[in-house]
Amino acid sequence: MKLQNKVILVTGAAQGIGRSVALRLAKEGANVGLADLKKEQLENVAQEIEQLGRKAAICVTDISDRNAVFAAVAHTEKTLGGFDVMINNAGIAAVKPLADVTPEDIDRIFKINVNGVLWGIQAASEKFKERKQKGKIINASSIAGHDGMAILGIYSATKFAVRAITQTAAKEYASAGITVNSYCPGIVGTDMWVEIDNRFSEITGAPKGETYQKMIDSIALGRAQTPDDVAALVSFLCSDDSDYITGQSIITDGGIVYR
Ligand SMILES: NC(=O)C1=CN([C@@H]2O[C@H](COP(=O)(O)OP(=O)(O)OC[C@H]3O[C@@H](n4cnc5c(N)ncnc54)[C@H](O)[C@@H]3O)[C@@H](O)[C@H]2O)C=CC1
Ligand SMILES: CC(=O)C(C)=O
Repeated sequence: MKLQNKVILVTGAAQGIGRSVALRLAKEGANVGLADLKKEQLENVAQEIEQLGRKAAICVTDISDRNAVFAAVAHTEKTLGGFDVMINNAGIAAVKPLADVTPEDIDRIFKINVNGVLWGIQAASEKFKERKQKGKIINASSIAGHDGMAILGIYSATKFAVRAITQTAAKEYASAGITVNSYCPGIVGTDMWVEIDNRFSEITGAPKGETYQKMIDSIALGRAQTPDDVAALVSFLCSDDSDYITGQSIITDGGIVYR
């Protein structure tokens, strides 16, 4: 198993992409720290991991709180006996035309999608250095971090920011043996897209489901992306096979954005 006994912390692990990533990593042999706001759902994911014969550490964490993210890293290391990979997956959407965006909207989403990722990078890199070992940091960006998306403007801005921080962190931490990369999914059928589709309906008057379906129809491979599709890329980025890759924001979208 390619991740045998690695200790990996995943944020936003209670559902959606984060849950699929956590389960995939456990199937590959990793013990997994699970951070999220949703305690009960984290407990369910932890149970699924234990049924796979691996260990889990639950961290009820708000990633916008820097101290809480450092505490999640410390709890994962203490409970699981090591620390090898940090996955800064948690994020939220914001669906509004630019003309309507308020200072409060910007504060809310940047605190989670950008600050939360930076706190994860700081906490993990400090831990790797303290343990005198190499490490990997993997961040959630998006195709919206490569192409600005209409009515998702400030969300797109946060995902461009994740790419910028990924490149900078890769340069700053390479000499410590730490690689930093991002994954950039396309249209994944999670609760996030249910929310986006509902908000598009309210804003544009489109029937419910239409915005999502139009996005799916634009995918070259002809189907919606599943959380497991994303987990496959993240699993590769966690493995030794990705050791020579750093500073990259890799698109997995079935053919929407081409770079
Ligand atoms: N669903 C999609 O189509 C795409 C998603 N992404 C990104 O992938 C990541 C995961 O997205 P999904 O699984 O689709 O979303 P989701 O909404 O299904 O799950 C997000 C998880 O993050 C948690 N979370 C939110 N705020 C948090 C906070 N302050 N502290 C701790 N946990 C928090 C939520 O409780 C939830 O469990 C996000 O960063 C998202 O922007 C990127 C491209 C496409
Ligand atoms: C939610 C998201 O990132 C996209 C591209 O749909």
